Amino acid sequence: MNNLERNLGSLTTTFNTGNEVKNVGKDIYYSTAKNFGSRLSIKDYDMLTEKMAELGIGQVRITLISDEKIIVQLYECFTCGEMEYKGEAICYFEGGILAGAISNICGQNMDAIETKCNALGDGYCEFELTPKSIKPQTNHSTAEKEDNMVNLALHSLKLTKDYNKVEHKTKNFSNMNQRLHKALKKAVEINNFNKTILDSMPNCLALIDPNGIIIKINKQYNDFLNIDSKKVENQNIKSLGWTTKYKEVLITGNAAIWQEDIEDDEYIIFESPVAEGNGILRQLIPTKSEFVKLMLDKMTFLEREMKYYKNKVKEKNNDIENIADLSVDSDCMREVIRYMKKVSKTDATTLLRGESGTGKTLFAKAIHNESHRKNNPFVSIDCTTIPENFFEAELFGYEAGAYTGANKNGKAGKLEMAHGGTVFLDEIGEIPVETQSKLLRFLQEKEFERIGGITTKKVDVRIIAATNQELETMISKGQFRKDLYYRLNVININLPPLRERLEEIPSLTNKILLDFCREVGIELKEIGEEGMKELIHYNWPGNIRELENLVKRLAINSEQKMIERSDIAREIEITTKIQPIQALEGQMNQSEKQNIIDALEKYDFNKTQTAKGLGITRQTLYNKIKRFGISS
Ligand SMILES: Nc1ncnc2c1ncn2[C@@H]1O[C@H](COP(=O)(O)OP(=O)(O)OP(=O)(O)O)[C@@H](O)[C@H]1O
Repeated sequence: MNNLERNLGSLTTTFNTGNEVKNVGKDIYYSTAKNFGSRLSIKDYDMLTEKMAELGIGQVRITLISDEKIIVQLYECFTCGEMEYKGEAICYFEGGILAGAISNICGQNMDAIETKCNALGDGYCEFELTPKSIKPQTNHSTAEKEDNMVNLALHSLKLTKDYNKVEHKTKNFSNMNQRLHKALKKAVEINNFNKTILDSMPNCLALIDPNGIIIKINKQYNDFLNIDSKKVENQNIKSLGWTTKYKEVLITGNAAIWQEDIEDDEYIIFESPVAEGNGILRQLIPTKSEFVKLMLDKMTFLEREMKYYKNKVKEKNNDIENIADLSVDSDCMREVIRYMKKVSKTDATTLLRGESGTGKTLFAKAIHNESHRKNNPFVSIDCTTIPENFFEAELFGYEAGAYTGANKNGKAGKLEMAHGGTVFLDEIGEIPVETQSKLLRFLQEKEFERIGGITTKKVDVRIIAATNQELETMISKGQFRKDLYYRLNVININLPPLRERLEEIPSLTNKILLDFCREVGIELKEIGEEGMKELIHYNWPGNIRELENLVKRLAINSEQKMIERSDIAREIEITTKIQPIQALEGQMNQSEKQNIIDALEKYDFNKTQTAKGLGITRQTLYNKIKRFGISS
């Protein structure tokens, strides 16, 4: 390795370490470059300018040539041209090259001092060259010989620098690439996440774009269709022959739901707008699914609620009977009416007892209408229609935020709604034991708190309760509170079954017939003495409600004005044929009761699991437990 090659090696190392000038002894660096400069065979200042530009060392401008000094400015300096402020002049390499080259031009040894530098924030470099006492050691012959090598070396340096620049840009580019890569990775992750969510949904799901193109289907849909999803994705939904309402959904912004039979099975199809109306989510749900079961449970609940409010509206619209309007035509009922009239003048809690259909609801309204409360509400609560968990809220109301799903403003209960009036608790035996305590406190103190509330409310309400159950038996089984029973039983009115007041049948029948024919707008029908005899011979297990139904059927079915005894006999026969069915129903009830007991034992009396095992809701299970008097 000759000297030149060694020098080249040291320079290359310098540049390969990223212009870290401080890593090289400044003097060595300067003198090496001066050696180079002297070997460039530069003869005059024009050639100097040309060569420096050609080699990429910088654009030279000579600003002063005098005997004492030469001042050279260097723009786009190789070392510091793209450097930011460093606080010191660092272009020893350029200074050295210039010193070597200008020493040759002047024929005397010159040295360069850098007076301005980009690294000092000057915007260009400036070198002051002054003669040195010792003559430079030049060996022109060697220099000329190695001239090409020097040029080549400097070209290599330039290339190295250019390469570094490109590499820098490439680095930037690769950083950008990395960022892009990361973003893509994230997008893939999000996509996978969305896919996982879609796939983990129990229903068949498809995403459809506003042009009806299926963008994606989830695994369930894929399995359901049993074909490769690629055959469906990117296809127009209609071209696949699927019924869809996506256009309608997009236009209205409302979800569409309908039922469809697909290969002998029933499905619910639910299409709803997603992504601010930029797409549609289509769901295919088998009607036998758990989801639909839950919906149906909810619907049953809503139906009950609807029935309750319908009854309320009906109550409001009906001409409410006064005691005087009641049709009674028996000594026992006349006695009841006399007592009721007295009772209606008081605020005493009243318990109406009697078989189903004996007129308990009708009499409760009559008591209210006869009382000083008649211009205030009569609020009727059919305790058989209220789900167990809702009783307390229904009666006493709840405050805002009392429980999840509750009205956010809270809600007044029926007791508050009935302030000044009467609350009729039909089938009081159905009230859950926990609610019984709160009702008892209300009966004793006339005050209560809403669920989640701290303010005690006082309302002026009269309670009339009714039951066809043996409350005494329920008490002995721990299903009904004894103290509540005594509180309710302040006044006890017993409505005898129709079979114990058969003498009332003619007047009741005529009233029902007259009212019904008028109501439905048909010719007024009559039942003669013979017909009445037929009615009196029957024992009426369904009481007045059964009589009412039978009379209405006769009025519709009978073609003549006079309803014949034979017509009645036939109708009763049909009714009595139902009796064995009722007996059978009893047997069925017995086996159902046994089933429930077995299931409860199997699931260790865990209601949730028992209900699941039986395929019924917890509420239904609770109702059945109560109905069959199963102790659990
Ligand atoms: N004295 C009466 N005169 C006319 N209709 C009556 C009389 N008593 C009862 N009814 C009618 O019989 C039907 C059943 O009456 P109501 O609903 O009051 O019985 P209930 O004992 O409350 O029955 P349930 O225990 O099943 O609720 C009603 O349509 C009612 O109008």
